[in-house]
Amino acid sequence: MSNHEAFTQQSIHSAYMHFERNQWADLRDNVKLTLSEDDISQLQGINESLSMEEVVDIYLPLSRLLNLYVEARQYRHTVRDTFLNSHNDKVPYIIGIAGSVAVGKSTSARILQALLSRWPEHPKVALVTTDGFLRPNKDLVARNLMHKKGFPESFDTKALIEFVSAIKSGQKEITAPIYSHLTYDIIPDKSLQFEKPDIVILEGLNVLQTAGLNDPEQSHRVFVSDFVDFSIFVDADTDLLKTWYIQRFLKFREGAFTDPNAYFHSYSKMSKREAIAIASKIWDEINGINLEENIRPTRDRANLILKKSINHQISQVKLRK
Ligand SMILES: Nc1ncnc2c1ncn2[C@@H]1O[C@H](COP(=O)(O)OP(=O)(O)O)[C@@H](O)[C@H]1O
Ligand SMILES: CC(C)(COP(=O)(O)O)[C@@H](O)C(=O)NCCC(=O)O
Repeated sequence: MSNHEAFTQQSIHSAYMHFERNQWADLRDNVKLTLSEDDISQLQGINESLSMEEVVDIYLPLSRLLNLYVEARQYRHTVRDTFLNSHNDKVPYIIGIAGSVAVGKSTSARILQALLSRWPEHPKVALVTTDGFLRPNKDLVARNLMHKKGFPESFDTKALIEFVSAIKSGQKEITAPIYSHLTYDIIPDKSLQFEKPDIVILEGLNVLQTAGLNDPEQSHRVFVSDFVDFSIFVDADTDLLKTWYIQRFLKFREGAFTDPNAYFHSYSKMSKREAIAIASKIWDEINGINLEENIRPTRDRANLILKKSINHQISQVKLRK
């Protein structure tokens, strides 16, 4: 069945076009879409478990689609400038990536950063994670929110909105705070800086959220997503997400064995079985609840949904019509 036939057979009532993995992979029909040895080693450096088949089948077509969207946006600006008879600097195109804790947002974001920066039309691709806008642990403690890290109220959403708004207003030098999974806190006295990127990839749990409206401090009339040009939600079934969370927890724990400053150092002193029990409890009491209450409800606002199955393989792609 051709891709065109596949679309026309789909429900006209759905807001999305659905692609099975092989249908999506077929959309990579462009000569530019090959990987050099350098690309492969760069991508393998992102994540040793990442398969190149995944990059070729899923992320290359996705980078082609995003390139077309960015070009279309750049063209629209040229049209506006022609009308105004003026020249205005390009503002960065913002791609948002949302999804559960441990679904692979930051891995997907880094793959897209590597692939999108190969296109001559937009070589400067910056990557920002919204974790940097979590309140520092001392503020979370003061607000009794340490058990709510990742929930809407644990972020300084006002600062995040000001940040994306500054990017879109064409501000030249941009800075953002940085979160460390190693210290489990915002890194003091350090910030991410970038200058006039062509694309900003903004990755985080809360990219599509309009929540937090019950909290007067968080009641905004504008949302982060108002500044996002194209949004992607990475999804997977909850049992897989829990497994990936526990696996990542064990990886952080292994990395912390020799580093007494690592937040996970105390977990390295207990048995693997105890560590699994703790990770499972953190998932059930924090991240799993956050997923159901605040993250998955934002899925259907995304322009594109990537559904993962076992081993992080993307099995289905949905693109908003
Ligand atoms: N495409 C992938 N292939 C293999 N492993 C992956 C892939 N994406 C993520 N992972 C693994 O899943 C875990 C969570 O990924 P991560 O990118 O840290 O998620 P998030 O940023 O959504 O919390 C990590 O252990 C990471 O190595
Ligand atoms: C920092 C986070 C909120 C965001 O996670 P990410 O999606 O970036 O992996 C999360 O990793 C987290 O620390 N959640 C709180 C509970 C816990 O896992 O310790």
